[in-house]
Amino acid sequence: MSTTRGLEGVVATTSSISSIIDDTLTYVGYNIDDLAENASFEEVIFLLWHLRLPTQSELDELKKQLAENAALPKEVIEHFKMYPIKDVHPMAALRSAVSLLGLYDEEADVMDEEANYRKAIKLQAKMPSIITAFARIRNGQEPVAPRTDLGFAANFLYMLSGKDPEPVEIEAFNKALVLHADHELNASTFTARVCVATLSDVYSGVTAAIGALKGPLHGGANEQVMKTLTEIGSVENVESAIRKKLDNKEKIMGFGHRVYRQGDPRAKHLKEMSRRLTELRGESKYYEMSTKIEELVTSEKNLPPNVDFYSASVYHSLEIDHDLFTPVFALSRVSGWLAHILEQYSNNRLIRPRADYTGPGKQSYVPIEKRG
Ligand SMILES: CC(=O)SCCNC(=O)CCNC(=O)[C@H](O)C(C)(C)COP(=O)(O)OP(=O)(O)OC[C@H]1O[C@@H](n2cnc3c(N)ncnc32)[C@H](O)[C@@H]1OP(=O)(O)O
Ligand SMILES: O=C([O-])CC(=O)C(=O)O
Repeated sequence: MSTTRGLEGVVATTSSISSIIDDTLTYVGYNIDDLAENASFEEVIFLLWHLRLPTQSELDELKKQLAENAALPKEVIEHFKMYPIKDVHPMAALRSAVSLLGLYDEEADVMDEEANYRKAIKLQAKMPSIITAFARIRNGQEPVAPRTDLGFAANFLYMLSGKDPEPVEIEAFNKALVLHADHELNASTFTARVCVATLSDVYSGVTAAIGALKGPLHGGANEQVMKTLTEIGSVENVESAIRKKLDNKEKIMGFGHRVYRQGDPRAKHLKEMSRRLTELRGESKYYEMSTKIEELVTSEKNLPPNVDFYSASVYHSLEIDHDLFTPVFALSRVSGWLAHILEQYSNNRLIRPRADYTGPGKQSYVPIEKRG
């Protein structure tokens, strides 16, 4: 049997949702650059789930359904107050809350197409409520209810801070959500598909995907980028700190990609957003540090930044707590996970690859008292 480490280059399924061809990312054939400039996140959700853009009335209906389903069962809010460990990571809280939600949905295990679509709406709608309720409760604040007059991006920022977000913040956050929504067969999406291909339920698939996104080689990298920036602390320190990391063969978080070779097409949008937002805040240090790190890592290692690199300074400028960066990624990517889960159910076959055994040859059982 031949193996490929980390399944590199292995084509594991067909999919009509998104594609990466020659370093170009498209959702259902629409170039990501086009969507980033023009689409609302709600339009992208519809696109991923229906494989076409919505009409105005379809978009209005989706927004209405998301608004109607945003409230959390009170038990989910209460459970955020009961964690035994003080500094629970928000990704662990999100993973647990999504799993818990399944216990409060009577049709969690109903497997027909319409019930699964209803679960997709419920999960997408509740993600902002989960993340913001957790974030506020741990700060000793009450959760803020969503407003029906705000779209998805604006509502999240409003529910997090309790303040009306500025138009420039809404525009940037909407764009970040659009850019993170789907990405072919990345590790968390593959995890979701493997899970539901056993005909397990939607809540299990999304819970599993959150677990996979949490790791620093995947979605968890955006929080690590911010850690790198705060540890380095100033533009003057960048060169020596990054050279030291490279000499020590440490990975520089937010660089490199399994699929892209010339660069991640999402990074340029986030870079520009980072420039604008940090300038607007009068705090361009993190943008300047980031561009300097990019220059160094690109010239020394020929590794371009990925989606996680500039999203760190963007989210920092939006005054989002650093450990909420990966939950914010999940807030967007859940739309892609749900699209892939629905696609998997529609043409399902168990996903079960093989392993090339490299352990010892034939052995005979030795009773425990004779083992040395
Ligand atoms: C949303 C996302 O998930 S985007 C990715 C987010 N993750 C990160 O930013 C973490 C940092 N990046 C990485 O760890 C990797 O580039 C990955 C995981 C994204 C892709 O990894 P792979 O395709 O498996 O490449 P792999 O880890 O095998 O690296 C290949 C070579 O490039 C080097 N390399 C890859 N990424 C980096 C990096 N960020 N910094 C320094 N060196 C790197 C490796 O050390 C390795 O070098 P070697 O051949 O001399 O040993
Ligand atoms: O595709 C990947 O391997 C990781 C990635 O960029 C994403 O999930 O957005």
